Amino acid sequence: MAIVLGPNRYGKAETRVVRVTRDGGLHHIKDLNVGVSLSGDMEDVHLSGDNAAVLTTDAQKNTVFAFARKHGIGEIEDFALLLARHFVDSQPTIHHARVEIEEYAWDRVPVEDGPPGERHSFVRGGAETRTCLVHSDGTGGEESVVSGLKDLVVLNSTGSEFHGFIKDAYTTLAETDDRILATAVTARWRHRTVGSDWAASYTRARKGLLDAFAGTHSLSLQQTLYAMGRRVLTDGPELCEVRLVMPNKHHFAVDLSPFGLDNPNEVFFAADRPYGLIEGTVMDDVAPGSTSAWK
Ligand SMILES: O=c1[nH]c(=O)c2[nH]c(=O)[nH]c2[nH]1
Repeated sequence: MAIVLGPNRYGKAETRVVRVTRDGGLHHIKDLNVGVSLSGDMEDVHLSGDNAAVLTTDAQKNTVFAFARKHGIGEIEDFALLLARHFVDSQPTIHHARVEIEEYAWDRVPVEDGPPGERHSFVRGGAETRTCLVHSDGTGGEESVVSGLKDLVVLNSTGSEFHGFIKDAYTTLAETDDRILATAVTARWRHRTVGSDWAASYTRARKGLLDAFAGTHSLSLQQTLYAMGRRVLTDGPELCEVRLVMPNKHHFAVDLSPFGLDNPNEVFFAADRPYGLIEGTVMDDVAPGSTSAWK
């Protein structure tokens, strides 16, 4: 038996970059969390500590800031592709780059007074975060783009049932034909090519998730998950696979009978843990295979 170096990668995690673009007194901001992870000829650094092939994680972080200045930040998928291609194209020892970005939304504070044209106040927008994950073997090489969102918190106050499940010796859950269904959606969708209209695709996918969540009379969160993934794919021909992670944020009707009160599904205890965790993939059955896109 021999012991050998297995798969490895390294990089700078969670570079927080905020880019202000000034259009006179009208400012725009992009607020990102960027993770870079590189792989290539890294045997020597692991086996003997020879760092000759290593592009420092410090330089990777600096590149994120320098590119934000030089190129600006548009759609996060474009910024991720720009960085990923740069690392592979510029360094002969780096063969693969993985760039992951989270984007935090800021809305403008509506201003009623103050000088006209001056707009530089923001309030953190919707709780959800837009995400992307890019893999690149360099310009002209294999590439993949997965876009998505996380922490999209949604609730249906009716239109959800859950019954007909296994009743074993440990089952105590009562069947219900009317419950609250609530979840915090993490969704990621894989693009067929690296050439989608990222902004339009994101808007469509997010709308598809919300429409399907609201429009599905749910017999289980699993059924709702499938409906949501399916909607994203039917509305987004540029996409071929959707992965969803949806915690079941349980809401239990409180027993108010000790207080002489009924509770016709009006007062709930919102439990935070434990929670059911429902995960699933919805894909088109002729999708070009790519498990590496998700790594
Ligand atoms: O939609 C649900 N799916 C489950 O698998 C499950 N299990 C459970 O206890 N409650 C629920 N709800």
